[in-house]
Order: sequence, then structure tokens, then C-alpha cells
Amino acid sequence: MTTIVHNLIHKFFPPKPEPRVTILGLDYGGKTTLLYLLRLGEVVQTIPTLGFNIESFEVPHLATGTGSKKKSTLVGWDTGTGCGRQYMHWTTVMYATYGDALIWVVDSNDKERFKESIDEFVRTVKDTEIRRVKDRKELELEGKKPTYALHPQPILILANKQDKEGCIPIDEIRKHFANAIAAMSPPPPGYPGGGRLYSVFKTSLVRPIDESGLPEAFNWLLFALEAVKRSPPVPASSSSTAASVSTSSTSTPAPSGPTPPGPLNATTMYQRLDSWLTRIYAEQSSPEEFLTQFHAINLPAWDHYTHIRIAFLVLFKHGRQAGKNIIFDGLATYIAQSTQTRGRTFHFTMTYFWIQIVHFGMSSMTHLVAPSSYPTPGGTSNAVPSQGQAGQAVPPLPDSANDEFAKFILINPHVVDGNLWAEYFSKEVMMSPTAKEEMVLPDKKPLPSLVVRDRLKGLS
Ligand SMILES: Nc1nc2c(ncn2[C@@H]2O[C@H](COP(=O)(O)OP(=O)(O)OP(=O)(O)O)[C@@H](O)[C@H]2O)c(=O)[nH]1
Ligand SMILES: [Mg+2]
Repeated sequence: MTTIVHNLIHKFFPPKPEPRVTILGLDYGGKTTLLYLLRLGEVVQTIPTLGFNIESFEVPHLATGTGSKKKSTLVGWDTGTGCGRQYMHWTTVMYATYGDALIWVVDSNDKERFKESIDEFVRTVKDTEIRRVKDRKELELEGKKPTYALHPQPILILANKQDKEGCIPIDEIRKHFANAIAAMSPPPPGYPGGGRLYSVFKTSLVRPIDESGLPEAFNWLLFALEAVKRSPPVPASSSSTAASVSTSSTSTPAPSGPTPPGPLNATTMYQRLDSWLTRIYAEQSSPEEFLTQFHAINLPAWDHYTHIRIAFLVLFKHGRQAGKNIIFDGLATYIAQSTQTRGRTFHFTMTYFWIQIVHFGMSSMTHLVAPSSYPTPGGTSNAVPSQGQAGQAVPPLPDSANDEFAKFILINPHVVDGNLWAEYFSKEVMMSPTAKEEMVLPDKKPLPSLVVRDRLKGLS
């Protein structure tokens, strides 16, 4: 059975004429640096990615005069590693399924984690292939037309940070990836093409784009994308054994049926994502009525989903400055007055943490969400409204705010994990009486900030 996750991805992020490439790899390898170097032509300061960055970019031309001179645009999906949380493997596989090509970024300077990068690469490629065949099969069983062709996905491997002294030489990286790919079991039955089309290029993303290695690498990718298009796509019906293959997957959880082996929290993560998206559309109340229920201390439930929905809708409606205070005051009042909250008390740092995570996630939607027709108080319109004048009436939320919330969840799946705070705060700090009363800074790592994303807001 196809799921609401699949259906909404296709509804909100329909395939474009430009090929979609999924940028994968262990954390800190340079995925986001890559995407924005391609998008902006310059190196931007990055922070560890939460959720996804999605940008279209023009493929840089080769300076040598060889290669295609045609303008080619790709859409890059830069995957966040979710602070290294296990379930992100499955989440990235879910999104990689709908890509036309995979880009694997390996940090040539990280000798310690080089083997881990290769192992994760193999796992990701295998699970994505299995998922692609299964997805097609599920659609066919439901009588739906797939919105993407099942061509093989070319794999571009970027041996990045080659500028670093003492890094692993490109030849060695090539050899290890070649061995790993040769040792992989063949793609699952129903997957087209005889073998995997891949190539390894060396890159340095702190150099001007012409000297970064990217023109050579992407010239190959364009060629590979053309080549796979010429191999006839396999109709889903020919993948008769796909279902049995997919249930024997080692790490891709099936949304229904027997739970395959693999990390339990990945399955839980999927189920939660599924149930949250279902819940958005099963709500009895409109977004505006939901906020009215919040202020009237009369919400249908009091759980993590409810908190995130409150945060999203209030920030969407009022912007960060006013919205933050509305959330703080509203939650404190609700907790003090409602019997649903079962004697809990208001927690300042926890509330601040989630406001920050939700606002940060919303800011990454500015490019991909078609500017909302919602009239924002400040006159501009995007997913994070600017602040209105004090006292100015804020118009009610349109019902389409539900769609915006669903998109937000799809791009920021980590928000369904109620324990995400533990990546930033130790339990001792978060549970301390001081953290309850006032804002305490995280002791594990800084909270994501908007420095990079603010820098990008002016882009079309
Ligand atoms: N020297 C050097 N540094 C690089 C290069 N590419 C990226 N970096 C740096 O590596 C760090 C991590 O880069 P990111 O682009 O944030 O890495 P990421 O893969 O997106 O990491 P996550 O979002 O945590 O998964 C940043 O400090 C970059 O400036 C490179 O080619 N050479
Ligand atoms: Mg990143």
C-alpha cells in the first residue's frame, strides 16, 4: 500500500523537467557547501544540516571547451544527517528513491571514518534500489501511475577536501569504492540496467568553482543522466519478484506488514511521520479553529504533535518575534489551567528549543514553497512571515496552512522525534530547575542558527 508520505511527496514536490539529484554522505563531508557553491558560485559558511536544503543550480561548464555547452539545470536535495541519528538513513533513502541520480560526498580528509562512509554508501545504494522497485510495485497494485521513470540512478562519488594536506589520495579512494561496488549484490529483480553506473571525481569546494573539480564531475553526471535515459524504463509489472525482495531488506522498514530487521527507531520514525501526516488531514478543526482551541484551553489532545502544530501555525501566522511570545504565554497558560497536562509544569528551555527548531525548519522552506498567497502582516509573503506593526490585526489563517504544515513535516522529518533535544543538551542540564525557569544554553552543541539561511533569502 502506498502511504500518505509517498502521496504527499508527489503532491508537494512533483517531478520537474530538470533532473533531481540527491546529495548524500556522512555528516561534515561538504554536502551543503557543495549545493550552495553550485547555487551561488561561492563558498558559504555552513552549519550541520537538519532536514533538507533544496536548490536548483546550473551545471558549471568545463573551461577546456570540451563537454556540452548547453545550459543544464539540476535540482539538488541536500540531506541533513539529523545529527547522526540512526533513523536518518531511512529518511534519506525515502527521498533518494525519487531522485534521478545520487551524489555521494566522501571526506578525503577523514581517514577514521573512511570505511564507515563506504559501508554507509553501500547500504544506501542497496536500500534505495530496493525501495525504488517496491515503490513502483505498490503504485501499480493501487492502479496509480508512477510519476517518475524507473531508470538506473547514476552515482557520482565526490572525493572531497582534496586540498587538505595528507588526505587520502584520489587513486586510493577510487580503488576502495570500485572494490566495494564490485562486491555488492546485484540490484534487485525489476531494477533496470545491467550494472551500476558510477564515477569518482576529486573535488575541493573551497576553491573557485572552475578549479573545484565540479565542472568535470557534473559534466560526467550530465552524460550519465542522458545515457540512462536511453535504457528503456522497466514497467512496474515486470518487477514481479519485487515484493519478496523488499521484505527481505536489511534496513528499509516497510510501512505495513511484518517489520523487517533494522533499527527499531527507524520504523518508529516512519510510523510517526505517517501518522502525523494522516492526522493533519483528519483534523476536525481548521488551522484557525485549532489556534482558537489552543487559546481557549480546549485542544483535542496534548502531545508532541500538538505542540509542533501550535508552534508552526503561530510562527506562520505571526512571525518569529510576536509568535515566540504568543507560544510562550499560551503554553504557560495552557499548562497551568488544563487538566490534560496532568500536573506538568511549563519548561522554558524545552519550549525555546522547539520554537528554535521549528522556526529554523520553516526558514528552509522559503525557496521551495511557492510564495504563499497568505497575506503576511509585513507585506512580504513567504513561509516565515515578517513582523507586522504592533497592534495591527493579523488576518486568520487560511485552510491551506494545513498543506504548508504537511510540507514542513516532509522537509523536516526530525521534528517528529520528541527526544531531539538530547542531541544538544545533556539530561542533567535540560532537567535542571534552572532550565525550567529560564533559557539555559545547550552543553553538547549549539542550536542551529539562521546565519546561512538568512544569507540566502534574497535568492529567487
Ligand atoms: N578544506 C575544505 N573544507 C571543506 C570542503 N568542503 C567542505 N568543507 C568544510 O567542511 C565543513 C562541513 O561542510 P558541510 O557542507 O556543512 O558538510 P555537510 O556534509 O553538509 O554536513 P552535515 O550537514 O552535518 O551532514 C565546513 O566547515 C566546510 O567549510 C573542502 O573541499 N575543503
Ligand atoms: Mg549539511
